[in-house]
Amino acid sequence: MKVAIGTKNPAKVHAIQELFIKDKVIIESVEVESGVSAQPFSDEETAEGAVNRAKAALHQTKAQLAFGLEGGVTETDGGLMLCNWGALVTEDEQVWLASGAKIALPFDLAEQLRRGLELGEVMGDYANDIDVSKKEGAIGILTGGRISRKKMFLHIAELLYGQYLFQHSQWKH
Ligand SMILES: O=P(O)(O)OP(=O)(O)OP(=O)(O)OC[C@H]1O[C@@H](n2cnc3c(O)ncnc32)[C@H](O)[C@@H]1O
Ligand SMILES: [Mg+2]
Repeated sequence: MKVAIGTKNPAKVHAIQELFIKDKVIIESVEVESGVSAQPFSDEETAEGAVNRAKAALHQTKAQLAFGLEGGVTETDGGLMLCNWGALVTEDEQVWLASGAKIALPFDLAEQLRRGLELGEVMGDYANDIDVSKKEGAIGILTGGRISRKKMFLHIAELLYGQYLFQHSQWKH
């Protein structure tokens, strides 16, 4: 089976590689457009980016399954929160969606995003490492290393692939 992922970001690609670690699967990562803003600012926009990435990756690679993973932020009563979404699309154009765990950004970081800066830049400054989004991510920094961006995206990927397997299992009604 061939599986595609619509990004070259190692934090995302490694999550999909780990999802299929026990399976004979060829994983192809391709750079695609998310079709949403560079810094998505709602759950809806972030989810849309994930779906666009998955569809674009499927078309570019002719894989049987394609994943799109997208990071964003969303305003809530508890402050500006990190939000992450994933989409899985299949050859026959079925789409599954899943979101990741959410945590609030510290107020000073949230204010920088509200002023128009991107999370990647803000976290780069905060952690003194421009490549944070390719490594532990904002969620990794803000959880003291307990939940890395890869781990968070792996959880989303498990939710996606689990739904796909359930629908294709003999237990379905
Ligand atoms: O190459 P791609 O797949 O685009 O990887 P990315 O790191 O840019 O990831 P997204 O486009 O999904 O993220 C949207 C924006 O939010 C930033 N971002 C999202 N999650 C992040 C995280 O955990 N740590 C740092 N930056 C993050 C990212 O840099 C972008 O500006
Ligand atoms: Mg990006």
